[in-house]
Amino acid sequence: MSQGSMAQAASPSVAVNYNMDVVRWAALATVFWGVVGFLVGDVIAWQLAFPVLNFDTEFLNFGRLRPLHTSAVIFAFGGNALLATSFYVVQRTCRAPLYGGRALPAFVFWGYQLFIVMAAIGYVTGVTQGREYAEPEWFVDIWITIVWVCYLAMFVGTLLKRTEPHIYVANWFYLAFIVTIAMLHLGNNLAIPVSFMGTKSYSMFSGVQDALTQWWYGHNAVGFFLTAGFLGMMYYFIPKRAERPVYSYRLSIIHFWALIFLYIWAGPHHLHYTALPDWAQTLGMTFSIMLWMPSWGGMINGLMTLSGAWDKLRTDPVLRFMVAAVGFYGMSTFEGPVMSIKAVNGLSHYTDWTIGHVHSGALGWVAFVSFGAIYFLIPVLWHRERLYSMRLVAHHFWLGTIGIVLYITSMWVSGIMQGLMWRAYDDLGFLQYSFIETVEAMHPYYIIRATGGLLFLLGSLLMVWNIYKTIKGDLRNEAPIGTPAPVAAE
Ligand code: HEM
Ligand code: HEM
Ligand SMILES: [Cu+2]
Repeated sequence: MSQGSMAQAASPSVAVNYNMDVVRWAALATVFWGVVGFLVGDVIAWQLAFPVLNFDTEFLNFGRLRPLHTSAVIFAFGGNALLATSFYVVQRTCRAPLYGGRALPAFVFWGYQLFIVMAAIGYVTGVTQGREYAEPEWFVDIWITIVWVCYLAMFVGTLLKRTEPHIYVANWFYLAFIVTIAMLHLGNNLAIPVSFMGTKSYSMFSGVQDALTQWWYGHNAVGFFLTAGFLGMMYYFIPKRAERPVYSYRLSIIHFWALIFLYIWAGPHHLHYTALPDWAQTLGMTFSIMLWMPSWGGMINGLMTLSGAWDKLRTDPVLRFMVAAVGFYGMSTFEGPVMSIKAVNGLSHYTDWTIGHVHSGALGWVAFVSFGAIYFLIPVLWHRERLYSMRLVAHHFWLGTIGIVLYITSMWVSGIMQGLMWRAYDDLGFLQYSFIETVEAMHPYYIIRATGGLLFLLGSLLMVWNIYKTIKGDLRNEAPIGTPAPVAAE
């Protein structure tokens, strides 16, 4: 057994042969797909500002690159971050190697990458079923179902083999993520292929049932893919990095049950003022508002874990990433309930305000907490004393933060302006603005957003360099962060 492939347990009494290979692959895949996804995101951001960048070819136009972006960041970047951290956390907290020997975890990892590549090729060549966040056609859906069942078996198998009596709360969140995504995927993708050898299929639902199924899926993809799994990350990596126990374990359990129970009912807030029955819209709104509470319970639990360790934020930019992520989580889970109120949604829906909300969650929460976890994991996985450079992490943090701020503030302004212009009437009851005037008004904000995206992308390139050097074994010669400059003795 090579030293590189198996890490030893921290405890000297029990040596567990952890399977860290697959964690390493998934950590690298996270970084790789992250850069791809951010790059495509910034390309489509510039396309919205300068349509000439569509280059008049169907392969590179906004319509095809947009799902490429959303899938690359959610499923490829976010998905691999979830694979890497869940593979790691479940082993360490159960004190057991991954179930399924070497083969099953490797199949889950490579099978998942194949799914990503199949989906991406489909988008660029126009093979899509056109359901947002579930664009791949039926044959890709079947493949990912097989991979996902193996993932579930591997995760539950590891839990069952545990030598630790308790199942740590992070695993609850990961398990909820795996199980619920399976359920959503199966429900949302019920479709009938047009022919056996062809790629095209049609949904088994139609009309408003189809819309409701799609947003039951779409909303809970946010709740269970972009939230629950990443909360698992929060509950493991923040206490680890801060070297403090979770603020309240009891709160984490209330947080868990309240969150999963409430999330599943809130989907209709995506269908306000549609043909969906009014009572269902009101139900979605009510559950969304209630959802504010468990969300903030989780945020408070994450933040308060730093009690007595707040000073670490001054010297540890990795912890800064994690804590800022929890802050953005709190912000987007306040904004979401507000936007779910019908009167507010009447203004915000279809506008850039939604896009700003999405990215405060996506960039601020999902990406930042993943960056924190990856920076934590890389030196551990490659047995390095520390990262190549903490100063580069700090630069990444600030580039990312400024990028997010430019992104979301420009979208608030653009979105609210857009909404107000659409509903402005003149004295005679005519619309005051033509549609093209609203598009022209958004132009400057699109440039600001794309610039913010560029900063975010540049920050992630610093991460690539830092990780490359860390794995290579280099240590940058630099003064530690936060230490006061030496003062000459009087
Ligand atoms: C450099 C970073 C990024 C940039 C510049 C960027 C840019 C964009 C743009 C321009 C759109 C299309 C907006 C529109 O149709 O009006 C978009 C959509 C979207 N992006 Fe990003 N993005 C970035 C990172 C991310 C990340 C990390 C995630 C998720 C983890 C994400 C998730 C999404 C989602 C879910 C949508 C669809 C939103 C909706 O339909 O309401 N993005 N992004
Ligand atoms: C309490 C928590 C949350 C609530 C109640 C909530 C509510 C909402 C509402 C009302 C919309 C607008 C629907 C529309 O007008 O079309 C929306 C859109 C969206 N939210 Fe949230 N949100 C929450 C948290 C989050 C978080 C943390 C993320 C990301 C990690 C997120 C990602 C999204 C996405 C991707 C969309 C756009 C969907 C689309 O139209 O394509 N949300 N959310
Ligand atoms: Cu939603």
